[in-house]
Amino acid sequence: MRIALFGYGKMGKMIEKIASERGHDIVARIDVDTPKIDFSNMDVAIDFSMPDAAFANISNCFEHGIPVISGTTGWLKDFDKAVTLCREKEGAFIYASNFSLGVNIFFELNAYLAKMMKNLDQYDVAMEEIHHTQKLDAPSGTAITLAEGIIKNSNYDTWKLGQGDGKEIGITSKRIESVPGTHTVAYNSAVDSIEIKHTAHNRQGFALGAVTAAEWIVGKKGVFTMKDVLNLG
Ligand SMILES: NC(=O)C1=CN([C@@H]2O[C@H](COP(=O)(O)OP(=O)(O)OC[C@H]3O[C@@H](n4cnc5c(N)ncnc54)[C@H](O)[C@@H]3O)[C@@H](O)[C@H]2O)C=CC1
Ligand SMILES: O=C(O)C1=N[C@H](C(=O)O)C[C@H](O)C1
Repeated sequence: MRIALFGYGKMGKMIEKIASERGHDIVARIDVDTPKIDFSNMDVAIDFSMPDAAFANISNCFEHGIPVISGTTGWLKDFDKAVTLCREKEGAFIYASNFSLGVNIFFELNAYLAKMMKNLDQYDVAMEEIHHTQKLDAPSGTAITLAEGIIKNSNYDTWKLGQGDGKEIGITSKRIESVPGTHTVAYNSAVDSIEIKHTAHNRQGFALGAVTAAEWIVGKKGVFTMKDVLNLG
């Protein structure tokens, strides 16, 4: 498969390594200073760039009929526009706030736990995410997906960065040198706490998930999620 990387930073380089090991060709490494993009020579694009660059990259790919795997976080105000454009152009698109198998299992566990806790008013939920100090967005995309999973399955109706109150889920964001990504969901009562936690040890799981999604999407049309790719739930 001929893969174009949009964003050649920490994730772009890790995806290049994993994709090459799986026999794919990296035909373009597009970064902020790339003058002109040749769309004629790629089967799929994988975007791990920056919040203010992602939507333009994704739209550009749809305009040229290229399927897109989108991992960049912090650009979701434009997500609905991307979906509309994908459908208009009969393209193919997967966005995931987190491509790792472990986090996608964790998303399912989070939804299941939220359902069980729904009517137990003695517990309050709180979330924490920890990432490296270069991260531009807060809370993390993964934390937002976890909060949405709780909202869908509980009486909480919104999330907030910082301390939550009433029906708000509070999300604490911490930035610590070199941490790839740690997410904790805790239900706290006066007598005990229940916590679920996912810890990424490195970026390989994110990259493998993105390459697996790229392999899966080629030849398909539509807007999909990692649940479709991984057959979870
Ligand atoms: N969905 C997932 O599983 C994961 C998502 N991420 C997200 O992926 C994004 C990238 O993460 P990292 O690689 O760690 O960041 P990074 O800062 O190491 O790399 C981003 C790269 O994008 C480049 N860039 C800036 N403007 C661009 C443009 N217009 N077109 C193409 N490239 C451009 C930068 O020059 C840089 O090389 C972040 O939003 C991060 O939150 C990171 C890990 C996993
Ligand atoms: O910026 C990162 O590094 C990561 N970003 C994603 C997020 O915002 O959830 C996924 C992962 O946690 C690493």
